[in-house]
Amino acid sequence: MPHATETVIVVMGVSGSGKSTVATLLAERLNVPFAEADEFHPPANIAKMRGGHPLTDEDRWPWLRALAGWISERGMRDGGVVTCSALKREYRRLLIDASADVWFLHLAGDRKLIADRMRHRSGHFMPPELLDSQLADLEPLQPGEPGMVADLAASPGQIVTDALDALTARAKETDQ
Ligand SMILES: Nc1ncnc2c1ncn2[C@@H]1O[C@H](COP(=O)(O)OP(=O)(O)OP(=O)(O)O)[C@@H](O)[C@H]1O
Ligand SMILES: O=C(O)[C@H](O)[C@@H](O)[C@H](O)[C@H](O)CO
Repeated sequence: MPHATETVIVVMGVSGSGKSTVATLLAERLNVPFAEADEFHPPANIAKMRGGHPLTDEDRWPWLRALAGWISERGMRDGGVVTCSALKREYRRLLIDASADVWFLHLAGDRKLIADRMRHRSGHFMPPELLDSQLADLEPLQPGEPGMVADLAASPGQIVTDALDALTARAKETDQ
């Protein structure tokens, strides 16, 4: 009988912070399913961002609810890893409420490094010009929220190792 206690990890941060890169590796290491938040956006949201316009709360709520559905489903199975900008605390609240054990990995760091990475990647719809609007909306993960903050300047392998260490330490704490 499935029970809603499996950990679902949300790799969060602004556009270009490395969510897809880190989350893919983390899901591989944990051998759990992976989902990409951009695949949950309605086409109108993607078109809006591609056109250089930031999303509003109203644009984001239906997308966040769709992601919450995935989190809920995975929590009842064997967990999972999902990317999501999850920029605001109220967005994260919705995702936390989707399942019993939701844990955030916030990729945070230097604006210039993120901008450089966005400029040098190819084939992505998100214009680097939207980075400042993402940073303006960002409410960083707070100590009272479940998860950890990682410096996005580190290698993806190092970030994943640190996240796995934190998850192991946390599992030991809850076992005691
Ligand atoms: N830790 C890292 N070290 C070096 N390069 C990285 C790292 N993480 C990501 N990158 C590179 O930076 C770029 C942005 O990464 P990625 O696409 O994973 O970010 P993202 O947060 O998923 O972006 P978006 O939300 O816009 O889809 C990519 O070209 C990726 O290869
Ligand atoms: O909340 C948002 O504004 C969006 O989800 C963006 O963060 C993008 O979709 C993504 O980062 C680009 O890939």
